Amino acid sequence: MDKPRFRLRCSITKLIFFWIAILLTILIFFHRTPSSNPNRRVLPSLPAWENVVVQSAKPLANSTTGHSVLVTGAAGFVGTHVALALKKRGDGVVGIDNFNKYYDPTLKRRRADLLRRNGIFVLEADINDSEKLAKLFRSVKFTHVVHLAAQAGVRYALRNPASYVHSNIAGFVNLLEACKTANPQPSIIWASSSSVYGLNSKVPFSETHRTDQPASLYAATKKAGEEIAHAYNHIYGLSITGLRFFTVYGPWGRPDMMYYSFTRDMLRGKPIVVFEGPGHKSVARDFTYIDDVVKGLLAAVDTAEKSTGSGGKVERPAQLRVFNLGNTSPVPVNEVVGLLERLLGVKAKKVVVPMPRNGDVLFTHANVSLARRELGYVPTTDLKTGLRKFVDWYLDYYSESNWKSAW
Ligand SMILES: O=C(O)[C@H]1O[C@H](OP(=O)(O)OP(=O)(O)OC[C@H]2O[C@@H](n3ccc(=O)[nH]c3=O)[C@H](O)[C@@H]2O)[C@H](O)[C@@H](O)[C@@H]1O
Repeated sequence: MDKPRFRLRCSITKLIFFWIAILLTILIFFHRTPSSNPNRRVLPSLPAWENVVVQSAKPLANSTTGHSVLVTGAAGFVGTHVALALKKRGDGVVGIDNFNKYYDPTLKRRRADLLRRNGIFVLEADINDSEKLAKLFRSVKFTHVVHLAAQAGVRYALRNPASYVHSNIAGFVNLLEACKTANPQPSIIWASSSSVYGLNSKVPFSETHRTDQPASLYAATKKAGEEIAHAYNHIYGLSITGLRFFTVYGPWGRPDMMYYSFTRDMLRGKPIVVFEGPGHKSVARDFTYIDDVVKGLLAAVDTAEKSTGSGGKVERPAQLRVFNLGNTSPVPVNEVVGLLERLLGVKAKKVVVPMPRNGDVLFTHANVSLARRELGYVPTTDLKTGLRKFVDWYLDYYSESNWKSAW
């Protein structure tokens, strides 16, 4: 072979190697760069995010339980109170909330601020986001999940039925999927509702009564949740406790609920619409003060047994419970209006109309003997005391400087 031809072949080979090397470097670079990783795009500073979550989930030195709890719907009314109570006693707490616009998001942001000031991190995410849930469960071995994220409200289901299916059914299943694969599996305590009793007319409502006649889509999704809980408990050994809340009220409450919207409208001199049953019978609710509900919920956390399916093998049947958390004394809506008139010092402009067929039921009344026996649950706040606390909070929250954020 002559020299020039040999040299030419050498340089072509070198050139090919050179370009392959450059191509490989480019490929490796793009493969490892953060923007090409979809997970990183969701959470740009993953290590920082993980650190905050891990810190927030750590039980404090004074913790008597050593629990590490994930609270879904943490910026919600009940979620905020529960997260604070858990943190106060030393449990590690991480919150998750999607901050949706069902009612004034400013109120949710302010609740989250309160949590942040108390060392509780709230991740802004939807419980339908499997990727974020998986990351959360990879970062922390939660001992408990308190699941309160839901589409609440009975009458709103007429306007936005899909939101109930999205949060209360799809979201719940998604969360249970994450819990079932977590290792160790957490114990789950979640919010069902007094509305599952639907058209049941036996009083007071007991956990043994029928719950197959829901009067609203909301109630139907909560009842579906109880059945879904049964299946996940049965198949995957998840320890699950459902709590049927009875019209919970109090400071930092929900603006869509009657006691809250009546307070707002009465103070603004606007009329309020009071529903009444057939024969001019007043509609009644077993209004339950938030602090009582929180005590019952914490007792449910503390008595929850461990799940039994960690690692994919169910060793023995896991605990499955349902409790009423009510106040045991129904109060007619008319009486609530009277109490508010006295507390606010204004006369209500009542417009009384027959209760529309909107998903409401005529009355609720809880029998709490099971919760008393198993959880030591004893409600102690009467409606007058509880409403006074709510009104004090309301007037303070919407004081002069805060009026801009009232809706
Ligand atoms: O117990 C429960 O599980 C449910 O309690 C409440 O539902 P509800 O009892 O209907 O509470 P409100 O919406 O505050 O209504 C309370 C009472 O006021 C009445 N009301 C409501 C609105 C109105 O404009 N006028 C009126 O008379 C309703 O008919 C009802 O009897 C919550 O909104 C639900 O999310 C929860 O699940």
